[in-house]
Amino acid sequence: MGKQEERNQQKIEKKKPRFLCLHGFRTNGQIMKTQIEKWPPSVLEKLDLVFVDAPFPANGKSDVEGIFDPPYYEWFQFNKEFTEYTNFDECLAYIEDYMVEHGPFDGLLGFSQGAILSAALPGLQAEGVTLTKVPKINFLVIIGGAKLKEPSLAEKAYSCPIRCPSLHFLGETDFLKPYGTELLESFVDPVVIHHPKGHTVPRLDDKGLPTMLDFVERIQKAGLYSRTGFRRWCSGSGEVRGMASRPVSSVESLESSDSITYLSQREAAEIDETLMGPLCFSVDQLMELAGLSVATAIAEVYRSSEYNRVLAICGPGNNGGDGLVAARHLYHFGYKPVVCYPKRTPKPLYDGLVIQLESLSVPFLLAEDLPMDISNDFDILVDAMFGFSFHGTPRPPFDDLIQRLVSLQKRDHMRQKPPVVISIDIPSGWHVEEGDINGDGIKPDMLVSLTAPKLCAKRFCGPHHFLGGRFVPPSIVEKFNLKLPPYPSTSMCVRIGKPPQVDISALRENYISPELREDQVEADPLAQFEKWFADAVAACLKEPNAMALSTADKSGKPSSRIVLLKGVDKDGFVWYTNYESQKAREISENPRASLLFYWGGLNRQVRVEGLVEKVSEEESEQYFHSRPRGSQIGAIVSKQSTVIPGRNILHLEYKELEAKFSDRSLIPKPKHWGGYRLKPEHFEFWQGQQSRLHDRIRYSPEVTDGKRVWKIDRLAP
Ligand SMILES: NC(=O)C1=CN([C@@H]2O[C@H](COP(=O)(O)OP(=O)(O)OC[C@H]3O[C@@H](n4cnc5c(N)ncnc54)[C@H](O)[C@@H]3O)[C@@H](O)[C@H]2O)[C@H](O)CC1
Ligand SMILES: [K+]
Repeated sequence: MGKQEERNQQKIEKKKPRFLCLHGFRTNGQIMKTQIEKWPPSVLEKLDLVFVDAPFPANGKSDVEGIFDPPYYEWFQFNKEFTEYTNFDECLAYIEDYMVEHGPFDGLLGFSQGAILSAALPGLQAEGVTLTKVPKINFLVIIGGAKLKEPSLAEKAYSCPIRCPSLHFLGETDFLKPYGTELLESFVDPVVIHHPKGHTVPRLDDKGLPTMLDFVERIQKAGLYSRTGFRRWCSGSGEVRGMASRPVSSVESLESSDSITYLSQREAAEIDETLMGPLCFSVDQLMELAGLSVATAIAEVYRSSEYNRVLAICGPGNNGGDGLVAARHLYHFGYKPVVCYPKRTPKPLYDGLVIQLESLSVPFLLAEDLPMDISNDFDILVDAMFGFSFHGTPRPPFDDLIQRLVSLQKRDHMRQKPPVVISIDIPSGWHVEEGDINGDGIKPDMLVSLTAPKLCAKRFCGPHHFLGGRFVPPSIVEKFNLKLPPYPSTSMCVRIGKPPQVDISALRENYISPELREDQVEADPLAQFEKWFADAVAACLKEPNAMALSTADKSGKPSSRIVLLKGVDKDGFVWYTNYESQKAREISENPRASLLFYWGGLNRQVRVEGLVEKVSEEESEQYFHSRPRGSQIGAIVSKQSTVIPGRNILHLEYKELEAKFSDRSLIPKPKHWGGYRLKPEHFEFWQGQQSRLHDRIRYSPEVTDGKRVWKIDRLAP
């Protein structure tokens, strides 16, 4: 073994994996510490243990009263069956904040309720439910644990096998033993220490101690390759680089490395040179597209109605230029940008970008004029300080600006929503290839990689990773052997990370719509419908004529489906279908039906209710022959709503008929195909407004002075 290797080996021997220790229900961190400290020094000296109190004061009697002194705390509350929890989200947020503030941690060590949490957290973290701002949990010690039973949490926590090394204590007389045993099934290769005691933190006996020491040795070795291992157990940039150049597969990324190419700093610069050299792109062009991609990615995730105040912090190079361009587009998208651009580059390109922003009255702030606490003044912070040409450590004033972003994210945000941080191409201050080497850099919520992600993006743990810069021609893809995802439709950006978990109950829109007053709407609901329909067409909404048709059979059993409106006039709303379908059968039994148009892009819906009748055979005939021949054949082939053995049968019949009518002869309309017309009796126009105070305008028929007129009412939302 050479001298250097020997030194490394010594370092390996000295390193201590750092565990966050979560105590049991209605106890506290100090109590757990007292119990764990009964373990022999041969174990304790190899571990760095941090004990934290749970967030909620005990909401009832503690089992350790009279044995250990109060105060007592609990992590969350639960029902008798342990299937419903209170304060669970708050508990997760509390743990995450603690780990951000006091971390990084390599593993979790939990007892009882703390063990239940510890065992669930790796799965919840992998699913993006929590701990998105901290490194991956690498090791677990579970004492008297069990599974969470709340179904949606359990699904996320245990649906994938938990691969991190784990040590489980099972007590012979512990009431939780059957549940702790069941928990083992969720782990790949769990190590188990059986002890004769009950629900307690046991001492380590002759059998348990060697198992424990083996486990500690195993995780010490594994720690050398772990994400936190880079930070805690190595010092000096040379060594860190050495470590990082080990196969990247040892550092797990949230994204699959096979599906996308990550660029080294040199490759990124080479691509840039090829674009601007042989391919004759100007930097202005690329910057405009890059900045536009960033603005569209931001708008896709953070709506201007909720996240309006933007601060773009721009650096001296092209990354800063991307920030200036993004700020301009965000302005046009309805955001209120402010720019901090402390080291201006005296080149016409940058001067122009500044003038364009000034012409929009976008304020420029000096770094020293930024408020000390930027969290109150902004909803979005765009980090456009450094891109792929960054090296070394940030120099003033960027060191301080980066630090502000870091400390902002470390603060206690239990009470106030913090601004989100969006990094362009590289989280500023991160090593372009190795990422956040010391673990104390910024942790953006969103990263917009440009052209292709750089190697450091593998370490990005935030919830939103996008790719922008839709300008890479096939020749560059080929030359650099790039694997890039396709961009959807005409979009300037594409999400590349795992989509974040969505809490359905928290999905809500704060609508902003024009005024809709009962004294201003059309007297005739059909005219009002035509006006709104024209708005939907003008807004380029997809299929504005799509409507949900609800029918009911004679017993009143309802059913709904989307059909396409094919005509509307004073006689009613027309659509075509198969007269042998379920809806046709229901209409024949019960002619009452309801139509619903939903134009989400305009925050509008229209309900139309009335009686349905068939249109004339002649009208159906005429419409049938106006349709593309493929649709005409399709209508013959489909015996709508009947069970068929497979899709293939449709193709076979279609091919047969296509051949039969290949001479362009008239395709006869099948007897069972035709139109329906709904004659409206009631209309309701709905428009979303702020704070759920939506508009609802109803039209119902009434007879006044012997004349049939429409009565207009406003309904409560
Ligand atoms: N092809 C593309 O993908 C495109 C990317 N774009 C963006 O351009 C940047 C790369 O731009 P570049 O000007 O080469 O570099 P930077 O923005 O990273 O800034 C370099 C700048 O910063 C100074 N600097 C370097 N290190 C430090 C330090 N430690 N402290 C202080 N200052 C430092 C250096 O002197 C330069 O002045 C890429 O990431 C994309 O964002 C294009 O806009 C479009 C094409
Ligand atoms: K950046």
